[in-house]
Amino acid sequence: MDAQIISGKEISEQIREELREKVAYLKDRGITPGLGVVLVGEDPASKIYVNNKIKACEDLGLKSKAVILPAEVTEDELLKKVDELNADPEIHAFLVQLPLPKHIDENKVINRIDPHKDADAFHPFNVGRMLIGDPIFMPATPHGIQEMLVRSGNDPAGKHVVIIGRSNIVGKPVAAILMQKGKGANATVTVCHSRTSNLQEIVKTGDIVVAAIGSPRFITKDMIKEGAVVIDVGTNRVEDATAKKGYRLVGDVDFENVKEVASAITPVPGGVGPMTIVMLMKNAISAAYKANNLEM
Ligand SMILES: Nc1nc(=O)c2c([nH]1)NC[C@@H]1CN(c3ccc(C(=O)N[C@@H](CCC(=O)O)C(=O)O)cc3)C=[N+]21
Ligand SMILES: [Mg+2]
Repeated sequence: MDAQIISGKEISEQIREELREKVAYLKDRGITPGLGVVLVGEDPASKIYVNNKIKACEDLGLKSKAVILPAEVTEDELLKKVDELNADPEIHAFLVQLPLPKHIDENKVINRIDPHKDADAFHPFNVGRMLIGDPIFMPATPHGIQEMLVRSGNDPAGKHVVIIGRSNIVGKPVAAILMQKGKGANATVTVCHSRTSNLQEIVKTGDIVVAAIGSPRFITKDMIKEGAVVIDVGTNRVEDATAKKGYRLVGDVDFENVKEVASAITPVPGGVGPMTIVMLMKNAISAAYKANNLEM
């Protein structure tokens, strides 16, 4: 039997409806939550993501501020923009889209963001708060994955979650969040990566598999245990002459074949991507609540 398709599009729309009430509550008090988005350079994928974030702000009635800088911008100039956003009372939270050009030190930029305005929760202060289970903000993609699991009836409690990928923005925080004591967590977590021996065998023991490798269709049917839940974090653009834009978006999972053995699976597009956007909106709204000493 084919797997349940976990629609990030539908679940994210449900969360958007919940967030509308949170925004209305603020607007009744004369507060408009504001999100800043800094984009450096012309990477076409980054532009799409940034546009999706701005559109989501418009849809929810948030003020958005896009700061677009040329690829040649100096690190000092970028840090100055970060300082300006830190000081801007209308911007409750903001992010600097990654990756940044090579001549800019990403860690230096992330460290400059006011942790209370850190929409991505990438600042070491927020990474630490998340790790000890006392977060101010949750990182959007990992938090979106947790919401998808819970809201689709696939609670990770007691399950073996196998994560492939150890990045600071997906693999590591997904592991931290799902192993946490508490609702929507309590999983047993294994993290695999490019240096893992017997990767195939380990993945096959996963009740829940989170693929965050960055390699198109890396996870194949033979690697997945019958009945496993598969979360695909990949957004790989592959050339496709028959597609309108000349490329197609494919995940890290061989979706068409894996769905024959999985009990549930997320699609790409329409899976983790829209969840990332909506959890980011949640962070911006929650920042506006906190800045005004209100309980969300
Ligand atoms: N500071 C920072 N924060 C991020 O949150 C961040 C980042 N840098 N760098 C890149 C990754 C990637 N990411 C995505 C956001 C939305 C979609 C998304 O909307 N995807 C749609 C389709 C988009 C398309 O058509 O290309 C979907 O999957 O349905 C995907 C990926 C955020 N990231
Ligand atoms: Mg990785």
